[in-house]
Amino acid sequence: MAISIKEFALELAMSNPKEAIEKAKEIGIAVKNVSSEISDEDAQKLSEYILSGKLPQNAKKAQAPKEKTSKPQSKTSKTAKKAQEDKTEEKISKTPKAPSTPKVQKEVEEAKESKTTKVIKEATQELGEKNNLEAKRMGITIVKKSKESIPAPQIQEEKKPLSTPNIKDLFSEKITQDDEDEELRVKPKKKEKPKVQISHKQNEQKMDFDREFGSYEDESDEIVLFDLHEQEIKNEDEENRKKQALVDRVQVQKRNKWMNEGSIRRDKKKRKAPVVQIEKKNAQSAISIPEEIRVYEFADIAGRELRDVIGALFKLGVMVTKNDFLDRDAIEILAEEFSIEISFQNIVPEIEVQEEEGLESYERPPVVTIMGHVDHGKTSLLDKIRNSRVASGEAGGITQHIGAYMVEKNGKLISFIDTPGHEAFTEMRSRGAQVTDIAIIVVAADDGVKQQTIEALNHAKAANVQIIIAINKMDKENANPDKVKAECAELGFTPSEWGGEYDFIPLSAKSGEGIEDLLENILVQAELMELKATHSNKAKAIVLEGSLEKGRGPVATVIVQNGILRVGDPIVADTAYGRVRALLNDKGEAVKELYPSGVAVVTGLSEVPSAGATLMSVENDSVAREFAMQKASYLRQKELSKSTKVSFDELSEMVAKGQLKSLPVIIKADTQGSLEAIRASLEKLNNDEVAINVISFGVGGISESDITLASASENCVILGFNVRPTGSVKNKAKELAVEIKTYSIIYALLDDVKALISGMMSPVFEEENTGQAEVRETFNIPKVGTIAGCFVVDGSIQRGIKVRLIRNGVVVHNGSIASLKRFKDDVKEVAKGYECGIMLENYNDVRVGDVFETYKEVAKKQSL
Ligand SMILES: Nc1nc2c(ncn2[C@@H]2O[C@H](COP(=O)(O)OP(=O)(O)OP(=O)(O)O)[C@@H](O)[C@H]2O)c(=O)[nH]1
Repeated sequence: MAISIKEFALELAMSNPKEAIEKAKEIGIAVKNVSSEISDEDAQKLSEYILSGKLPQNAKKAQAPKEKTSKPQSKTSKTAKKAQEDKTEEKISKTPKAPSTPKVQKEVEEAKESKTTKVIKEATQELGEKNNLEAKRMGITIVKKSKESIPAPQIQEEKKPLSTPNIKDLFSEKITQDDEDEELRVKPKKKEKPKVQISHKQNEQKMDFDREFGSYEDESDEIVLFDLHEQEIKNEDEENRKKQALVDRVQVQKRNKWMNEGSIRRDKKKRKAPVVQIEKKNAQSAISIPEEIRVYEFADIAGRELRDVIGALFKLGVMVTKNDFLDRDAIEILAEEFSIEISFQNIVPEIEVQEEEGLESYERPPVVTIMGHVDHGKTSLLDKIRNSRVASGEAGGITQHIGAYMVEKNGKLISFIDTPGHEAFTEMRSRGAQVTDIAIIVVAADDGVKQQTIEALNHAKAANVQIIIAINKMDKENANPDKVKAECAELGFTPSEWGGEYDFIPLSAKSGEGIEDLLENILVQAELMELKATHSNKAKAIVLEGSLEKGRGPVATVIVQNGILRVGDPIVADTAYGRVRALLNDKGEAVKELYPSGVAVVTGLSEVPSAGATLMSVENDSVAREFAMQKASYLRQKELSKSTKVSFDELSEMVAKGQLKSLPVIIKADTQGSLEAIRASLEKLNNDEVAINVISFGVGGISESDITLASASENCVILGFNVRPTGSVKNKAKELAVEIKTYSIIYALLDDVKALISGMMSPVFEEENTGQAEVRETFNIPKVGTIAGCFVVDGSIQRGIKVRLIRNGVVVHNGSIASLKRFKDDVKEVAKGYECGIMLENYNDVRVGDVFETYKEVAKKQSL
């Protein structure tokens, strides 16, 4: 069989068949052109020569032009040597590293020539098994890129002739013929074997990435790499682009109006809202606040940072938390600190009942309060008015005292609040309950304006009520109304006859003179004031007094401010709620309804409301109960917050007291009465050494919050009177190691507390006599001192013990025993009836007849 050079070159994967011609000529095979055929034998020789670079022994060195062959020779020189070594030591088929080099080299050359940037070649065209294996190992060859890129068709052109023989076919027959020389056996097969079409599967097989790269190490100019780098870069770029696109999209979405309705906008709003608020509120220099306000509420209203408010108070020695309530002092301090003008709102914020609109207003009677200095005749005046007006018209006279009453004058009613003294008046006002329309300031004509007169005038003025000055005790000889007028005028309360705006009514509570004038004046003033109220079904009244009466339960004297209060109405006043069971007027009569400015005693409440509380009639019982519960929890919280508040002053006081020990207690009792009794008794137990600090108290069972509070205060004890902790509370107390003591007898409670604080008091050191010894003899030993020969007459004498030296019943020395001996032996103790030698410490004036009295100091606990 013969094979053409062209076919041979193809088989050998030689891109240029002319090279095969040259090679053939070099070994003496005569070939003219690519179509020239060579025998199998020659083909074998030629391929061996081309692949190994070794001339066959019988080959004649052809006269090849030097120029043409020099290059390939030099290029292959290195690999040729290697191939020789390989051949001698190993089978080429096993180590086809060397033969691969020329091929790759050529490809590189070609790639360079064609200025390709990247050439991917599949080593598919093989002459035999060896080359096939080589191709398998080569896989994809990526030549290091240059700047220019190879045109796509070129790659195809190069690829086209490269066909991959089927490995199976290549090995099927020849391998079995001779195991020793695979190389030789493969070649004949090549000729027989037609080119095998590249199959996808075969391609995959050749993509062998486990190839060895070591053989390329020393061929730096022929670097063959898997140039995946560009792809990676591309991927990274791609990823970055994608990421950027995503970011852009998110940004766009954020700006998107539609998206603003989503969570992004809420989030944004949340963050920005307080800033806007603060900026807006910072401008506020005057605020109106309720008297009961928490720290954070104040900060919010004042537009100040919470930390600034807490910090301002801290600097002034008051430690508060944000939930603590601020007292008036603290509020005033803060007002000054932040230069804010503060006005206090009327507060009864818990009960906000919508008033019916469009209701007609009706004239209502004036409500009068009488104030004045002590002994100027307030009570006498009130009594006189009541007696004269009520007794005169009613059989049976005054039935009862209910704290307020109504009198009739010229067919019109006047309500008097029978709580004389400005204290009650101010107490009401401090609770935001302004019930008074007219204040009568009583000034004794014989005494003139006094301290409480001035206070009363100021309070009345501050309350913006109409003021009438009653000059009382006009029946007295030394009555000097002008002096009263002059003194009042000096204070700015100028009488109307002097050009001022205040009416001065001279009268006598004793004789009754002038009282009619006063009543008439009240009516005139009321008319001028145009006092009106609606007759709404939702009444609003103010509690003037509250008490617990036998057989009637909690009762409250109320004065209606607006609306009509009727029997059966569901009502609520602070934490008290219920239904109006009965309305009793100042004459003791049961009435069915109470109009504005009307006064009556209300029964039916669940508990006694406090003075100044607002009593409201509401839609139904459940609303009433709900309001009461809300108020109760509010008060509980307030009390708790107040109790946890500690001021620096208090702390420094404790420090100043040095040895002072404090017993923090929480008192819980079943009733207000017992609670107050216990508190008062405990306060009396306070002394210089131990302070009982009631940190919290209240009516009702011991709660978990009581336990928490107690655990937060060192050594705190919870004292319960007629209350018992429930299971969970008990468990919590156990858990937090809080001591709960419960009692059903107040004295038992007090005794226990006494015992407790007795233990806390500094012990008292008392002397306890331990023995007596009479001096029978004395011995003066030079340089040692006087030794007294004694006889123990009582107890025993110990060495080192304290001793008094008594001479003729008088203590002449106080010291201690330095030496105690029995017959020259030092002993620790000598008992009664024995003799001993005693030497005192630093004292030698001991005489016969003196008595040693030994004693020791014993610490004893103090008790109250
Ligand atoms: N002569 C005379 N004595 C009067 C008159 N009004 C009151 N008194 C007497 O003055 C004293 C004090 O009268 P009160 O009515 O208790 O005076 P008050 O202002 O209510 O006194 P306090 O309740 O203590 O603040 C009593 O002894 C009265 O008898 C009066 O018009 N003339």
